[in-house]
Amino acid sequence: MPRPHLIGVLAVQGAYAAHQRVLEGMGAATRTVRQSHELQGLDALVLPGGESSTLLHFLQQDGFWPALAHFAAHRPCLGTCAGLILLAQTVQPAQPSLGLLDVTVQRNAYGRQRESRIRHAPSVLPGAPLEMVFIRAPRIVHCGPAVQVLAYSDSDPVLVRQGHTIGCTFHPELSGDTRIHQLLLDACEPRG
Ligand SMILES: NC(=O)CC[C@H](N)C(=O)O
Repeated sequence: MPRPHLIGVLAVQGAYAAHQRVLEGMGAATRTVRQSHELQGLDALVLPGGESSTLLHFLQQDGFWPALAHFAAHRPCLGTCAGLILLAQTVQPAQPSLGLLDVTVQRNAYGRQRESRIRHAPSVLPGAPLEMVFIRAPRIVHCGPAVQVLAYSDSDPVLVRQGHTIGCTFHPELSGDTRIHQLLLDACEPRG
């Protein structure tokens, strides 16, 4: 029996417990990550939603940021909402980011009326349209050529991948749909 994948969930702030529940329900093992040494031995990492400026404030202390940049360059990562903002190449308004997804994201781009809502949209993933929970979501306003768009909502990209780095502007941990987390598990090296 291969060992289950061990997936870290950045547990500084925001929606991390729901990610753990989804991943454990899929047979993966999880570990909350609050310090850089907790990245060691993980197969992949989830950067959850929350408030990216608050996350950044924490991550820029105690050498965490370079450790995270090193991890994310070598292992699969899934960034959801604020986590996507952390993975992006460019953020509007400007703030530091890891630059692993060649996208430009605009924070809180949908304004008050469309701030938080559930939408359904087709994707390239097999099965029914994705149920997508948007909470003060960023908008992907530009994608570089290396970025694969896996789903659009209206005409905006909402699920993207570049190599082993996956990002979405919505909260997949809050719908019953495990296909986004499955993309992360599929990107992991097989365990012996
Ligand atoms: N649900 C979320 O993660 C919201 C993201 C948040 N509005 C930000 O800009 O960081």
